[in-house]
Amino acid sequence: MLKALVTDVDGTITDRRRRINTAAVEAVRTLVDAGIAVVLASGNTVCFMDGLCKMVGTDGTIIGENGGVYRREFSGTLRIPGDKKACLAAFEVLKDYFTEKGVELELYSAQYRFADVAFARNIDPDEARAVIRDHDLPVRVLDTGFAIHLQTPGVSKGTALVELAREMGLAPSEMMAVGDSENDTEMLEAAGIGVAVRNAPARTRSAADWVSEGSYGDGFVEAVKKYYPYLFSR
Ligand SMILES: O=C(O)COP(=O)(O)O
Ligand SMILES: [Mg+2]
Repeated sequence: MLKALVTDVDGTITDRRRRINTAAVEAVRTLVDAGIAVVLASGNTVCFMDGLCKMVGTDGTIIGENGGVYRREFSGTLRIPGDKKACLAAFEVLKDYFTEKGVELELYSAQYRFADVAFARNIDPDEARAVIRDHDLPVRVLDTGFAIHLQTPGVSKGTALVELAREMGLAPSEMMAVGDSENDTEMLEAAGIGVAVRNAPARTRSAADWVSEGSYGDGFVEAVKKYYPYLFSR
């Protein structure tokens, strides 16, 4: 029995331009009204997620910054397993490397982040990975399709899902997770049911138990209807 749904945000309940899919919002509200816990899990910041939870209508349980932070409900304690210092130090190394090549890295919402570092996708993430490897830095590089992130190894949406499940008194096997990108792979593996929307890259799709026919928000709605059919049988 699936008692909770953990969903990625960008690329999963949005379109490719990051505009929210209104049918996905309706599907989330149907779950919430039926007493299914809905967790929004994203690379985004806590403040972004808080606004989104309010407007979508969830209880504020979030995984943010790719698992670098998580919190149960709006009033819960913010847990921060990520290591912002190490991510920022690695970012400085990358910045120097790419500046040397005439490319400026553009940080995203750095002042609102507790754990990871996010920046614009104007570089090849594999080149960034090679620099990180050469300097033996304790971070990993994640390309979400919307931003590049630096994250602490061993910290992911998957590890946060497991921790949150414990706080919520649930087993990860009672959770379904939906995502679209490489930053979702671990949570699709950790959850009882992992779903990838069609637009996900091959590695993420192969981590999933099921892949939707439709892409983006349409794929999300399909998944919710497939796994909670009794809520949508009219
Ligand atoms: O913050 C990003 O880069 C992408 O966010 P997401 O994890 O909600 O897709
Ligand atoms: Mg995404």
